Amino acid sequence: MIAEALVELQDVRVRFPASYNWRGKPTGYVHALNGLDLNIIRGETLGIVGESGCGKSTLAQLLMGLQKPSSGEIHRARHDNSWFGSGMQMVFQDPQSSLDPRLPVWRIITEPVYVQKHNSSRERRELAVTLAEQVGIRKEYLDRLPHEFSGGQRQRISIARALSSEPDIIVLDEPTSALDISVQAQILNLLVELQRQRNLTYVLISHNVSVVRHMSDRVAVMYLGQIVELGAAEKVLSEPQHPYTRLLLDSVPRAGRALDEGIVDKKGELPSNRNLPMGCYFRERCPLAGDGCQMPQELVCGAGGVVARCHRVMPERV
Ligand SMILES: Nc1ncnc2c1ncn2[C@@H]1O[C@H](COP(=O)(O)OP(=O)(O)OP(=O)(O)O)[C@@H](O)[C@H]1O
Repeated sequence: MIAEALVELQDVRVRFPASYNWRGKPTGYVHALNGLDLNIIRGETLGIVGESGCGKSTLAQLLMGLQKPSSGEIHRARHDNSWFGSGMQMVFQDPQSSLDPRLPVWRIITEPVYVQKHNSSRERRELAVTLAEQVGIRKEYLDRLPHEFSGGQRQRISIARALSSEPDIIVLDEPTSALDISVQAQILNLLVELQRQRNLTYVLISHNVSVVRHMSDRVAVMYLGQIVELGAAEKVLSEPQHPYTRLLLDSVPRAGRALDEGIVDKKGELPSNRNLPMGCYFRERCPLAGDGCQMPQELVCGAGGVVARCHRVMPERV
């Protein structure tokens, strides 16, 4: 395992039963992740992009310990695969539905740490006050219920809750897409500032190129449950190596537009993940498809240390 890697995934596959015979035995599967190799490095923000259905949420659940791999290996710096011991927390897209509406905010913020340590109410309150200050929620508001806050404030509460158990990694699942444009930047800046202060590690799932560019150190591009390109964010987003990444970025005519909005118009739907394509998974939609694409593709290291799953990538000379 690489020294500073907090999590390392090796050839991880996840499939879900999709049809059953009369005895209740699965006869077909949805192949959500299909051989994922990935490590997450302490202190980085790793952006995950790809079309709807490519497996981003399944990857998030796997990291959180909420989903088991069907095959492959996950190595963690913390040797506990349960969700509360895995050193992971998550900030969800919609703070409205991810906060318990019946609990006062101080209880919500300290819930993860209470589950782990069963600390007293006084200790929980003290921790809630500290965390609320760090995310910009006034301590006088800690007895209020979630519906008494605005969307941006609720997302601040979600972030405080994620911080409470001092996780190794926080998975940010579209953390600003449900918020007004005016507060999106404030939440992103808060996340950046907290990361700087606490050396946090983020896995950022987003359809928004500007958000990914603003936040990420590395970007992983997913297609049909595989990583097709991975490398430094500025390289992947400005000089993409894989034809799929190029198509994704080309279909974003202006900043702020969702990454995959245009690609379906141009190239049709993602192929079915019930019957995975032979050879390169992207072949049917690839403008450069030709000889050599009938074979399954390996990740090749190209310019600037970016790896891409395409035989056309020119290997980097050392
Ligand atoms: N519990 C499940 N049972 C059956 N199929 C599932 C399950 N969870 C996910 N899938 C399927 O696995 C594939 C990957 O889904 P996933 O939610 O990980 O994609 P995604 O990239 O997060 O999509 P989105 O951006 O729309 O959230 C999809 O085809 C989805 O229908």
